[in-house]
Parts: sequence; C-alpha cells; structure tokens
Amino acid sequence: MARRNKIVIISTGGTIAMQDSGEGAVPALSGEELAARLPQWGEGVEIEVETFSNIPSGHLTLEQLWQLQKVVAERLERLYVRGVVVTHGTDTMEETAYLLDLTVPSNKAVVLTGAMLHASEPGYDGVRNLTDAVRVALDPQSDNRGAMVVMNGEIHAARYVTKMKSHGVDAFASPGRGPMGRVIEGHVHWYWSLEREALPVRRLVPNVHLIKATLGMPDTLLRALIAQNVAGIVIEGFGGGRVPPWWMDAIREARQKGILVAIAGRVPVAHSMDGYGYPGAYRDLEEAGVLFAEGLNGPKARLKLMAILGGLVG
Ligand SMILES: NC(=O)C[C@H](N)C(=O)O
Repeated sequence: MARRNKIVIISTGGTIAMQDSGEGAVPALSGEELAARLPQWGEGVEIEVETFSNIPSGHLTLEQLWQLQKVVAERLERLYVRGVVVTHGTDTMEETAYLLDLTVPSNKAVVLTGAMLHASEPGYDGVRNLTDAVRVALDPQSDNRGAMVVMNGEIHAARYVTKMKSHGVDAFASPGRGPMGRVIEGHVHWYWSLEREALPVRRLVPNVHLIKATLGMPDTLLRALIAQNVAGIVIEGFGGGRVPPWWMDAIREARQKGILVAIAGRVPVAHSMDGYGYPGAYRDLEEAGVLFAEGLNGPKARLKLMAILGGLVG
C-alpha cells in the first residue's frame, strides 16, 4: 500500500501573500514563493504547490469558492495526497473553511491558514502559520476532523472558529469551545475531536441573504427580500435566534412563498432552542416553519442554506 506523504498547498491570496507596494499592502507572493520560505521536511514528505488566485479574501466570489471546493476535493482523491493546505485571507477564512468542512467528501485533512501581518512587516506571521498548517496536515491524527483553521499555533475546527479581532496575530478563536489542538515547538497536540456534518452537495444557490436583528428594527429588509423572491433568508437573531414580534408576519409570508428562512444566533456562543412562549421566540419561529442553524454564525448558516438549496447528490 502506497504511503500518503504529499501535501498540496493551494494559495488563494490574503495578507499572507501581500507585500507593501509603497501605496499599501497588495497581493504579491505566489504559492510557489510562499512555499519557498518553508523549512525542509523529513524524508518522504513531498510538497506540491498551486496558485489558485491571489486576491484579498473579501474579493472572492461564490463561483470561485465552489471552484476551490472542487479543486480541494479532487486533490484529496489522489492516492498519495495526505492532506491539503489552503492559504487564504483571514477576513472570510471561516466561511471558506466551513464550506469545505460541509461539502468536501474526503476524510483527509483540509487545513486553512493565513497571516495577520503582511510579508514586508516585521513579525510577519505567514511562515510560522504555513509551517504549522503543513505540520497539522502531515499529522497522522489529522484525518476525520473536517476542515481546520491553523493560526498563531492554534488548531480550530471550521464549525466553531471565527475571526475575533481586526488586528493581532491572535485574531482567531473558537468561542465556547477553545482550540481543537495546538502546535507547540513543531509538535502537534490534539485536545478533542468532533464528528463533522458532511453533505454531498451538487452546487451552491447564491441568492441567499443575511440580515441581523437589532433593537426596534422594522421589517423593511425582510419585505424587500420577499419582494425580490430570493431563494433564502438567514436572520441573525437576538441571543440564540429571536426576532422582533413585528417580523413574524413577514417570516410567515416568506415561508408561504417558498422562501427558506434560517435562524442563526447574534451572539458568539448560540443555541437556537429556548423555553420562551412569547412571539418571535423559538416556538413561534418553529411554528412558522423556519430552519435553525444550531450554533452556526450568520455567514456560515448562509453557506449551509445555499448548499441545502443546491440539492444533495444521489
Ligand atoms: N489578514 C488578512 O488576510 C486580511 C486580508 N485583507 C484578507 O484578504 O482577508
């Protein structure tokens, strides 16, 4: 039986690939240039590098995201590949990580990493993070953990990780959970594992929108989306997912028109279920026929809804 010893690094851009142009940091380094900064690996380890794109992560389109999903899934099917590392901007890293977590069929490691400081800054964290990410992908215990984000020596599960800070190398955290493991002095330590939810998805339906409930907010945005006949609406509700009572009519109307409505929580550690009997709380929403995102934040819930709408294979 052939040993799986190859890691495929797929670079997409982000600050990890940026340098100062004199007028601000911009994408500069290709996947090959990033990989050239990595240390030598032990015997038998092979690194293959692909440049998928070189853009800030907020510039990625859903088409590119789905294309990346296909590339990652295809590379993991190859016998000799032990895992894939995706370098990515940090702004939307949790979304790409979660989409790959949800839809890539393979149980092999999928690791995302990036940098908070660009390559012209002292303290550039890209080399450390990419080195750690490759170490995690090579680790014999990295299978069956879904997609992971490796930043600042921490290994985060895609489902729970979120960017908490706009600045600082410690920008990522998994609120309510903590990291799934750490890379300490080159050694990978695992704290817990999880059973990931994987859906065999055909495609993403893009026409899904996210709105956030705020105190006293009218139902204007909901009504506008219903008038547009969108495919789905995700609401980040109060607490684990409650809405103002005057939104309920619009939510019921959306459901009657066949628009899927999903409820996510506005707080970082959210459970949808509550014991309240008042309008706009869990029971009322359940009766209205909404879906509950069960702990996912709004952006991740939106991806899941797009995947569900895209239809399952088989
Ligand atoms: N730190 C980062 O990578 C932020 C960056 N501008 C991005 O592409 O998301």
